[in-house]
Amino acid sequence: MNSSLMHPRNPYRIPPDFKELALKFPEFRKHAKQKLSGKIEIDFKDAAAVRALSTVLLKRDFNLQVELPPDRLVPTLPLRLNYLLWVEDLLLFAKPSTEQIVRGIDIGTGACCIYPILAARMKGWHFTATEADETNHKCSLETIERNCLQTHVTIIKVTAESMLNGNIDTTQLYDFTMCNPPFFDSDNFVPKSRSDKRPLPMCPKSGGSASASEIAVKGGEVKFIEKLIKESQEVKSCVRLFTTMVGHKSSVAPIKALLQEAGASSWNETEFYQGRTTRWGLAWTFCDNIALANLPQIRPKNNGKGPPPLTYTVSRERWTSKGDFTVTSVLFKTVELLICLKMEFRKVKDKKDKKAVEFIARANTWSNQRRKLREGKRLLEQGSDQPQAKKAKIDSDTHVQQKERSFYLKGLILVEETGKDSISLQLQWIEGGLGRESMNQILQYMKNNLFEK
Ligand SMILES: C[S@@+](CC[C@H](N)C(=O)[O-])C[C@H]1O[C@@H](n2cnc3c(N)ncnc32)[C@H](O)[C@@H]1O
Repeated sequence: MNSSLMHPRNPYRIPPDFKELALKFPEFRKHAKQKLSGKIEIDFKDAAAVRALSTVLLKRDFNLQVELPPDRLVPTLPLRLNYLLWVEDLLLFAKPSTEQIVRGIDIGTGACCIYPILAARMKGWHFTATEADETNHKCSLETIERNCLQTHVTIIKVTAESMLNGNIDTTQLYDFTMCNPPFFDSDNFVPKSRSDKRPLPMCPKSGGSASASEIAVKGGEVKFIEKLIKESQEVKSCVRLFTTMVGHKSSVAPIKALLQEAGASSWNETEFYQGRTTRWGLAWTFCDNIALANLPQIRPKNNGKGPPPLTYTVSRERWTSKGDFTVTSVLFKTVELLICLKMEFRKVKDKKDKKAVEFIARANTWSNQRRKLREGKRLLEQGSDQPQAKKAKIDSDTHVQQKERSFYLKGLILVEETGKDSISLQLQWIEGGLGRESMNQILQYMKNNLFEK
């Protein structure tokens, strides 16, 4: 799974640690299996396991309580976030409307109105969400109540024949619409199994438990989106941007032709990568002052691989005076140094010979770092007799996402045993700051201080 191709702000670029989830959540533990290598995995073809994963991640990372019905599509979070973050990029590019509140429309919101709840929690956006399926409508209403999001999200029951027309308040100005349409053509789609263990054919990545009407429609996604484009023309005066996800690459060209025909003033396309699944995103507008074609592609550079990490090798010989030569002690010292720089942490890997933490800097604290280091050390030493490193709360439960809106730099530190007498320290840039240059500065700071008492 190549998670580095995800949107740069997608928190699941660093995959969740299944062992940690299994230890913390019994409802997830029952689906976790240990491989011979010791690695904890789940069966992604088992809808119940995928459902448990989405549910616990929503709880742990977004403080969202969700109950997904067994016979409905399971929303996987990496893809949903890739789409939402792209919409956010579009809004930044298109400049916000004069209104203070961001207002979106989600067409076909599904069983837990996944886009509205994530966007309301993460960004404070307001949503009108439509749903044609009775069960999904009811479950989405319950989700909103359970999470007290009534001020931000309104769910409305609509007919499967309508897209926008008649469903939205046309006296209101909306910033965008979203839609994850049924991808398949119902004429060529015969669901064979609805059991949790035997996923539907042709749709293994849906988590396998979707109802036919959620994922298939007459004429397939191109027909569905054609209707959406037609109706977008009719409400163009009250919506600035229209967007949709597309499930098949072959649908992108015919849909773009339809946009041209409909007189859209500009449009843009992107790809959403998550694991082994690729989806596409299309955005269009009828506003002449938004040139979507000029939107820069916000994708990880270097074919998604990002810049290579910076590596520094710590030798047993140099470490002698510092006690145990273990991955744990090198990581603790590293974290202690980063605490002096007022960084925040999230543990992402925790094996005996390999440990990693993601760090977030809210500001550039490493320029003039010699002076700051002295101050930081003094602060750390005040009022506690615990070893400094133990105070480093490498807390995997930190709701990093909730604070994510204002950060200066994000990176990853990987500490790994590379031989009997060597441990490597790798610094990977994720986002922000001066890119690799910031990582260079931080590594230099570590080299200067790692061996100090
Ligand atoms: C592929 S599912 C997407 C669900 C959810 N948005 C997600 O991403 O997980 C499509 C949803 O659209 C609903 N739907 C189909 N036609 C619709 C229409 N015309 N208006 C509103 N909802 C519709 C289906 O019932 C289904 O819940």
